Amino acid sequence: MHKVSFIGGGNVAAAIIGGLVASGTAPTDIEVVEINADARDKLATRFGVVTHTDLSQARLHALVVLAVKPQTLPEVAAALAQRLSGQLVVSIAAGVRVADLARWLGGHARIVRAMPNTPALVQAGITGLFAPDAVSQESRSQAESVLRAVGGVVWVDDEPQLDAVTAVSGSGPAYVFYFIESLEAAAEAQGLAPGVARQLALQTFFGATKLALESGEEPALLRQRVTSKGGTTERGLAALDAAGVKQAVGQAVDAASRRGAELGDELGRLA
Ligand SMILES: NC(=O)C1=CN([C@@H]2O[C@H](COP(=O)(O)OP(=O)(O)OC[C@H]3O[C@@H](n4cnc5c(N)ncnc54)[C@H](O)[C@@H]3O)[C@@H](O)[C@H]2O)C=CC1
Ligand SMILES: O=C(O)[C@@H]1CCC=N1
Repeated sequence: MHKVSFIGGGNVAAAIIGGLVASGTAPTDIEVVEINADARDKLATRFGVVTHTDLSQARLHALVVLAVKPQTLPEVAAALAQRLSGQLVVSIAAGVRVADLARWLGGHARIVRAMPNTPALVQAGITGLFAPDAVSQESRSQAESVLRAVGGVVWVDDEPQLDAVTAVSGSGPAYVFYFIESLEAAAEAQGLAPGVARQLALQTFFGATKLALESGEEPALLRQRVTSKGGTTERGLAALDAAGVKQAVGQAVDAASRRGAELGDELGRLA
């Protein structure tokens, strides 16, 4: 496994670092530049990685992961540009396009964009990856191996598809938690005790997903098997249809995807 430098040690960086350490990367082969003292201390205590308060202190390993918020990236990239000497740069920032990042990095060409998600924390993530044609197969494999430490990976051929990935699986855990919260609230509204409601909601999402993954069967077929003619599920699904839940999911993904493109446009206008 490669030595990796992280710029930004928040939520997602911590998840990836956890996966790397769990899959055998030596903590001392990972350095993190993090301006927040609490976040820095947590990473050092939890994983034993090397931490720095400032980019100027970093060694910069062969692979550098940019894990700051998109709005912070122009400033961080400008500082990093002074220090780069051929490293592979992997950006996980939503929306930020390779061409803009390359410009902020002073014309750096070895860039891969990645869109992971927070289930990476429990090594059950899924990451979308994109690299421009000029990026070598070796660099792609290096980037992929880092993200593989925390779950599955998919590659997309066109950069705009990464906005769709962001909207589906990057933001997706939030939609799933929203559905879990809704099912739990509905269970409580039926008079079930809060602890029981939580257990039923969580295990139902987990069990249904595990069943779909392990059986490899069409989700529509699995749904039909739950739906007895004239039974309870049929009524429940009809209520979901009447409420337009399918359309609402489409609208959520569309809105999130458009926000990704918009973020790219907004930040791309910066010098
Ligand atoms: N939260 C999520 O589910 C996902 C987030 N992303 C992307 O990952 C990136 C990070 O997101 P989160 O981890 O959620 O954010 P976060 O806010 O938890 O982490 C960002 C970290 O960067 C640090 N930071 C800010 N300025 C810095 C600087 N100049 N030098 C070093 N560190 C600095 C902050 O103190 C913070 O700890 C974002 O660009 C986001 O678009 C991608 C996929 C999923
Ligand atoms: O909400 C966001 O912008 C980030 C990107 C995907 C998940 N969280």
